[in-house]
Amino acid sequence: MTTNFALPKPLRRTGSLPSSRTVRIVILGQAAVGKTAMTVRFITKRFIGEYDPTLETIYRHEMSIGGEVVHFEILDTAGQEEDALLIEEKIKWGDGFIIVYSVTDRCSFDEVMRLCFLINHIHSGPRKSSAEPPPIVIVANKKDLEFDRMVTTEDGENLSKGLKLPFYEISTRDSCEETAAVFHALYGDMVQLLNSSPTSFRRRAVSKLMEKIPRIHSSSTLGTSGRSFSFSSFKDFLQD
Ligand SMILES: Nc1nc2c(ncn2[C@@H]2O[C@H](COP(=O)(O)OP(=O)(O)OP(=O)(O)O)[C@@H](O)[C@H]2O)c(=O)[nH]1
Repeated sequence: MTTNFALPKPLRRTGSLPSSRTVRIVILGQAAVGKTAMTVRFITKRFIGEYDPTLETIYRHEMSIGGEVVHFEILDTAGQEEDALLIEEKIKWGDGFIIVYSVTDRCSFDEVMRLCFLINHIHSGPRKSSAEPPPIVIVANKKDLEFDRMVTTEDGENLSKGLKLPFYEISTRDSCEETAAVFHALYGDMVQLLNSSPTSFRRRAVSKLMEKIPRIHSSSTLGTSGRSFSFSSFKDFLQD
C-alpha cells in the first residue's frame, strides 16, 4: 500500500537509504477511545470494529510522503492505568504524540491534560534532550455517536486553545481521510520542528522493556504488493 501526500521536506535521514527517515509516534488515551482503530485505519484504510483490548503493539509502516519514504513506527499503548515508569519509557521513546479521547466519554477527555503535561515534563526533564516540546495533537474520536456525546466540540476546542495544541474531531469509523489527516498533520509538525530545531529528535535512551513490545510490520512498501501483517484478525482486511 503506497500513499502519496504532498508534504514538506525530509525529517530524518537514516543509514544507507538516503531518502528515508523514521518517525516514532505514540498514541495515548484511555481504554476504548479508539487508539487501535485509528492506527489500523491509517495503515490499512479499513475500519475494523472489534479488537481485543490492546496490550502494547508497535506498528511499522512505510509510505511515500512528498517523494520520500517515511518509516512510521506507531506505538499503540494500552489504555488501562499502568506503571508510571513504563509510561515514562514509552513517552521517552516517541518523537510525536497523538492524545485521543472519545466524545462519548468525559473521563477520557479529562485525561488529556494530564497526558499532555506528562509528555512535556518527560521531554523537558533534567536530562533535557530537546530544545522544543515535542509535537502533540489532540483527537476527539467517535463524533459519529452524536446521541451519546458527552463532550462538545467547543470543549475540545477550548482545551486545545488552552494547551496551544492542534485539535481534530473525527470519526475513525466513518472517515479514513479524517484519520489520515491527523497523522499527516502530526508528521508535518515533526518536519517543521526538525527543520527549526535539528537536535529535537535526538534519540533518547530507553530501557530494554521497549524491546519486548511486539512489532507488527506492514511491508506494503513502495512498488510492492506484499502485505505482512502477521496476525490473523487483520488478514481478511488486507488485499494483495
Ligand atoms: N462508533 C464508533 N466506534 C468507534 C470509533 N473508533 C473506534 N470505535 C470503537 O470503539 C471500540 C474501542 O476501539 P479500540 O480501537 O479498541 O480502542 P482502544 O483505545 O485501542 O482501546 P484499548 O486497546 O482498550 O486501549 C471498538 O468497539 C471500536 O470499534 C468511531 O470513530 N466510531
